[in-house]
Amino acid sequence: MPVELNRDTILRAPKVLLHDHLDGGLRPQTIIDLAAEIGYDKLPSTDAAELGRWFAEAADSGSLERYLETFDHTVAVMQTVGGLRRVASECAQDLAADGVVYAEVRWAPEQHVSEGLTLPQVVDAVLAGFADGVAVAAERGYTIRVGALATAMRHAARSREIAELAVAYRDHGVVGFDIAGAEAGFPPTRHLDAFEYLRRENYHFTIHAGEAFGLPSIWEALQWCGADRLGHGVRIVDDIAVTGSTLDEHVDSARLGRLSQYVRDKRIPLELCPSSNVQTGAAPSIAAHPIGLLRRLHFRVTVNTDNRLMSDTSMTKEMLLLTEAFGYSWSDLQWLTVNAMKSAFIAFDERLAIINAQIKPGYADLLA
Ligand SMILES: O=c1[nH]cnc2c1ncn2[C@H]1C[C@H](O)[C@@H](CO)O1
Ligand SMILES: [Zn+2]
Repeated sequence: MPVELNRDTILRAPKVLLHDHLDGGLRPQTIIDLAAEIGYDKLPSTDAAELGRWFAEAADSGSLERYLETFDHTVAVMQTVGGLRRVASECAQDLAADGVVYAEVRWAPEQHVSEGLTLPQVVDAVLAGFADGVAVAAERGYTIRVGALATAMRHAARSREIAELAVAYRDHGVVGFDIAGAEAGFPPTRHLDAFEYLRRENYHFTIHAGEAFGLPSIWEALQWCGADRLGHGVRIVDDIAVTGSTLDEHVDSARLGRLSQYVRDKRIPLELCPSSNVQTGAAPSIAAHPIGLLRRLHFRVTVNTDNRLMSDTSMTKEMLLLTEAFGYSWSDLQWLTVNAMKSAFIAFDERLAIINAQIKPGYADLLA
């Protein structure tokens, strides 16, 4: 008999997270502590529970632009070596306690230099924090590996510099590159120079595309820029024609356009973030989230948190929501987890080792 699926048992299952923002996952109390240390007085509350609620409510706006405004506060308190290090350490600890065995955590180094840090100081502080958090988690009995993704902001003009920074740290824990920020009006091809450089370096990158803007953004990310994965990519459903009203009817009637066919054929990983998509209006609800259809059509779907603070979520919660909405079983959750691990930016043999040593045995216990 398989173990019953509930919050406690999902918490124990090994999980893989490819899309999580460091500046979107701070503990509310840490924001308050760091703000006091540096004299930042613009927080909407200095009570941790109230501040946590404020972030979730403010982010629940139906617009990506307004969702992103909440990051002003988290970025403001992440401007010192100590602050960055603490946030990164707690991130690794929190993910480990959530049952995550492998995580790629991203942040934009260029947003953390306003109080005088240099880009290498920012990266060193974050990597030291991850190492510290992994060690603390190990003392508590959790095994987690954390890789960093360096993000460049799409509205800014530092992507080539950040791409070079990421490559310079490739043997020190930065496993890939990303671009993020408001999507409409800032197409990925603005940063073609960075992506061409990364391809020449045999480096890995993902691009936030197909979240607030649709198919043209996904097409550019893949066919002009050469992204390995899509950050969100949820709007790929705009290229799938369906009839009927139930999920079964949609699956049976689905007709893929050329771009969605390409994404499926090439096994392009989709870093789907259900709760975040509902908050920004990219999906109407969890039950109506395109992940239901995309999973049934065998796209390479992965499940992610995006911003644990703003979305008041965790990997356990995202998986629980999906089991409730779509009746997912342990084998569905294992499939999603293995998909994510296969899509990671670390070396193939290292991905396989985590699948064989941690993911498969973990799910075997739950399925037994
Ligand atoms: O879902 C998102 N879409 C686009 N940009 C995002 C999303 N979540 C966070 N960001 C931005 C805000 C952060 O400051 C930045 C780097 O992590 O990335
Ligand atoms: Zn994101």
